[in-house]
Amino acid sequence: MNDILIQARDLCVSYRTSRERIKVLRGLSLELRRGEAVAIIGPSGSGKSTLLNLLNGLLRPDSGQLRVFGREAAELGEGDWAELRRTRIATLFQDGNLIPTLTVERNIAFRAGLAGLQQHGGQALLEHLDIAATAQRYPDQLSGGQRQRAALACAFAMQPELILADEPTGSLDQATAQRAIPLFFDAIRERTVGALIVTHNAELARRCDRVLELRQGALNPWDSALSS
Ligand SMILES: Nc1ncnc2c1ncn2[C@@H]1O[C@H](COP(=O)(O)OP(=O)(O)OP(=O)(O)O)[C@@H](O)[C@H]1O
Repeated sequence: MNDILIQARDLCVSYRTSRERIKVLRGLSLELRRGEAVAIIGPSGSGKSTLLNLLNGLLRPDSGQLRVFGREAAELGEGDWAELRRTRIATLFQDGNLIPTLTVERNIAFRAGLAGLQQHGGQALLEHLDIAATAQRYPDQLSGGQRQRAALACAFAMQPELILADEPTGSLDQATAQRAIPLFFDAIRERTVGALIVTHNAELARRCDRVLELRQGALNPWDSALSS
């Protein structure tokens, strides 16, 4: 089993508009191993979502080298990326990614089913996240925080190897975040999942193995002393 989930070297990514070329990532390097959680912080517009989309196969780099699960990303086609997102990579976006026409319970079963799992422990996950009462509701019948927890349950139910999360506790109050955060780390330690977590939540960042700051298109170890 390959222990290195992500290996990125000198990645450059830019967006083109009709007027300009916006260089967002400028020589970004990163390594993420199984069982490791890395927090990414950085100012608004620094490229955090761009980085997640790149690692998720939704964007292609202009240059640089990216290996995911030991495979050269340049050699992966759309179908390969779709397969990875179905079975090995869970992405948690701020607004959740629930299917609006399915209840919470069915969202979980669907997500696990895509990954080829019949047993997903969805009910236990909902109980752990304190939203068991929402199992039969549709996403638009949930509060923002409940939706975010349901999305977390879906992500864990697929038993991913890599979690890419964008502010996974952003809609949660402090008490609920306190319950959800250990779930992340249980999953990471027990199932040797690697996680890259964009967050401003100090508690979440503190529990990660490393905190990296995205600034001027590159990642550097975060020096809390410099920021205070
Ligand atoms: N599709 C696009 N076309 C052109 N520019 C884009 C596009 N998407 C993002 N950008 C620009 O790229 C830069 C990085 O955006 P990105 O969303 O990755 O930042 P971010 O760090 O996630 O920001 P935030 O913390 O505000 O969510 C920004 O300057 C943004 O305006």
